[in-house]
Amino acid sequence: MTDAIRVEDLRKQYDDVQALEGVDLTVPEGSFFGLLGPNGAGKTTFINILVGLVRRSGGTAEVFGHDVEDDYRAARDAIGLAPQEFNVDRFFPIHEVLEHKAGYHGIPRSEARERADEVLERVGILDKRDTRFDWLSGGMKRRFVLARALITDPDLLILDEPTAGVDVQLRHDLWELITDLNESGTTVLLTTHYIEEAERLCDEVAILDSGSVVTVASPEELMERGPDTITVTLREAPDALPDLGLDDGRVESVDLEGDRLVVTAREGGLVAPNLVRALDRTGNDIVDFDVSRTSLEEVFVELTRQNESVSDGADGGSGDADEADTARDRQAAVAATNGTDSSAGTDSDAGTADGGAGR
Ligand SMILES: Nc1ncnc2c1ncn2[C@@H]1O[C@H](COP(=O)(O)OP(=O)(O)OP(=O)(O)O)[C@@H](O)[C@H]1O
Repeated sequence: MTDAIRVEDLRKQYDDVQALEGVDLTVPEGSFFGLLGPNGAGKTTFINILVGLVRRSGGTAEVFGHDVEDDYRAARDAIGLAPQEFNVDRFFPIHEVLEHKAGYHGIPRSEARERADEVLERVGILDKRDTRFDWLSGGMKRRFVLARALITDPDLLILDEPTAGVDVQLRHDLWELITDLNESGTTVLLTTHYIEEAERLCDEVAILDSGSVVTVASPEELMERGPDTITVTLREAPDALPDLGLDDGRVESVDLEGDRLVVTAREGGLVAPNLVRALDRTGNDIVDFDVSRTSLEEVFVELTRQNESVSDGADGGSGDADEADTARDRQAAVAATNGTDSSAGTDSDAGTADGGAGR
């Protein structure tokens, strides 16, 4: 089976900012893959290299076996991108925006019209087909960019923070829709700052920090790496910490706070029975007992904490120049996602929609 994404030693340097520092990553076909990382970690740069908006400085990047620069057209045709920022032609009815996009990918006009209605129905805004993008509500705009990503029936759907700023109901609707797509075979690459979203949806996540992959694992495996917290409430507060004899290598700390005993341990569920026996042996009656698992969020914070200062430095490094370059890349993104030529007046790193990655 061909991998949906295969990236080796991928590097990207923007002037003095090293946005990607040799990333190796494989996303298997059919998976629901999360790309997590703090602000400035390099997630959008990674995505923009895949879709041809940013030119890599080194390494290789392939989508379904097609090099994203040398075989740009085939790679891009396999991808549906729902970008973080709205970059839509505001003045046309939304069905026309979709038909235009389909036409750009070589879909004949009559089929494009049918597909436009199909995807609008799928995301639940078919009744808005003749409305301008500007006149949609915020939630409808999110639905629309997903419809636009789906118009080419992509094998790889890339969602850059698809649920940023949407209400709970819409978030659940989008989750359902994306899960259905994945179950019917579409590979999904999702970036999100909602860790709960990754935990719920993804079968594997990569944590990116300061341009490097810190780890790749399932959310379950990641949570198993963090310690659990066992909190026991005792009938009477002991004068001192009882000698529990918990010399188990999994126990990390034992603290007594009045009548509450707090134990942190890896695999807390396995340590718990020993703890109960030890408390019984030392004559301490238990009135309440709770084992709580480390959340994925805590593991994420722990894994990315070490690099905090580095990533702050990279982010703030070149100040206004970065802002200007990012604005130019975003302008290129507007053009490329709309299917228009973006080569004029854009960052030299930004690729053109139909000409492949910029040279
Ligand atoms: N066009 C550009 N010119 C110069 N520097 C850039 C450009 N685009 C991104 N950067 C820098 O590259 C680094 C990675 O940025 P990127 O946008 O890829 O991160 P991110 O993980 O997507 O962040 P966020 O979660 O905030 O969207 C940052 O330090 C950023 O300032």
